[in-house]
Amino acid sequence: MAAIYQAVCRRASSLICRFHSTYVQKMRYLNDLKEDDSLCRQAQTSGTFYLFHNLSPFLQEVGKQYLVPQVSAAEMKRILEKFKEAEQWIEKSVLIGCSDEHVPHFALDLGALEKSVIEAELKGSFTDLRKALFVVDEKDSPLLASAQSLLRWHDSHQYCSKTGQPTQKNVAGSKRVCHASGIIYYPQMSPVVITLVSDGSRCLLARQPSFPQGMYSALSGFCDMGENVEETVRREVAEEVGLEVESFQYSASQHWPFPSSCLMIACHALVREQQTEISMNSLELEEARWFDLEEIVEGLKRAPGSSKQDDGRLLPWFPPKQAIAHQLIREWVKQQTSQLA
Ligand SMILES: NC(=O)c1ccc[n+]([C@@H]2O[C@H](COP(=O)([O-])OP(=O)(O)OC[C@H]3O[C@@H](n4cnc5c(N)ncnc54)[C@H](O)[C@@H]3O)[C@@H](O)[C@H]2O)c1
Ligand SMILES: [Mg+2]
Repeated sequence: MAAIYQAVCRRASSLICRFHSTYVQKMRYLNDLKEDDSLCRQAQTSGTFYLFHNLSPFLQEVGKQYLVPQVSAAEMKRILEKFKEAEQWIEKSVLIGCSDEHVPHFALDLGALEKSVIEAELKGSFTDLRKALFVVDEKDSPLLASAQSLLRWHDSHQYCSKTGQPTQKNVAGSKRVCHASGIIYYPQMSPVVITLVSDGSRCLLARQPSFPQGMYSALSGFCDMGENVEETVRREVAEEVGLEVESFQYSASQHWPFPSSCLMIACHALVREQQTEISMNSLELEEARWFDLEEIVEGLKRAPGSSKQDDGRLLPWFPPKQAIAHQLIREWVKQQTSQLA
C-alpha cells in the first residue's frame, strides 16, 4: 500500500514538475532522494561516483589537465567485486548532487581498500585535497570540497555523543540517527567571517604562522556562539589587529573544507582614517600591515612563492582565485580604481 502511495506521489510531483524550471526540478529531485531511502538506493544503481581514499579525491592527469572522473555504477560494481563485501561499500556513499538530466552523483571513500589496486584499475591517483582544489577545473573545486566535507563529517560522527551507541546514516547521507536516543545528527559547517579591512585608500592583510612563505590574506575568524556576522567582524578585527570597524558590507560566501567544513562569510570593513595604527595579536598572527593599491596590484600578478626581495624574503602574494580572500582583494582593487577614475 505504502509503495503504491509513493508511486502515486512521485507521479503527481513529476506532473507538477513539468511546469517548473530545470533548477527547481533538480532541487526537488535531490530532496526526494534525501527523504526517501528506497528511491535513493535505486538511484545508486544508475548514478555516478566520485571516489576518495582517506578523504583524498581521485584525479586523472590527462596532458596538462587534472580531471575529476565520474565512475559509472557498472564500473563501480566491477571494481568493488575485486574486494570482499562489495555491496556494503556502495552503502557508504553519500549523495552530492545530480545532473540536469537527474543522473545522481555520489561520493564514496574507499579508504579501507588497497589504494594501488583502484589507482591501477582507473588509471589515476588519489590526490591530497589541498593540491586537488587548485589544479582541477574551477567548476569541479566546490564539488570536491563539499563531497570531502560530507565524507569527513560521516567519518567523525559514527557514534552518538549522548549515548555512545553507533549512529546509522540514511541512504543519501543527509543525516545520521541514533536509534537508542532518537537523536538525529545533521552535517554541520562552522561559520567563519573573513574581512578585508580598508582605511579608504589602503587595505590590511596579515600572515598567520602556518601560511606559506610570502602569502598574505584578509583577517578571518570563527563566529562565537550567539554572535551575528557584524559582531564577529567587529570582534575579530579588534582581537587580531586592535582596530575598530566603523562600517562593513557583506560581499559573498563560500564553503571551505579546511580544517573541516567552514562557511566563509566575506565582508569589506572600513576603519576610520585617523585610527589606523595596527596593534597585532602575535598569538594568532606573525605579521599584519597596510598595503597600498600599487602593491596589491603587483602582488596579484605574482604566482605563489615566485619572486624574492633583495634580503631573500619572498615578495607578497595573495591567495589563489579559488579562495574567497582573492575575490575580496579583487573587489577592493576594482572599487579603488573606480574611485580614482
Ligand atoms: N577561503 C579563504 O579565502 C580563507 C581565508 C582565510 C581563512 N580561511 C579559513 O578560515 C578558518 C578560520 O580562520 P582563523 O584560523 O583565522 O580563525 P580564528 O581567528 O578564529 O582562529 C582559529 C582558532 O579559533 C579557535 N576556534 C574557535 N571556533 C573554532 C571552530 N569551530 N573550529 C576550529 N577552531 C575554532 C581555535 O582555537 C583555533 O585555533 C581557517 O580554517 C581557514 O582555513 C579561509
Ligand atoms: Mg584569525
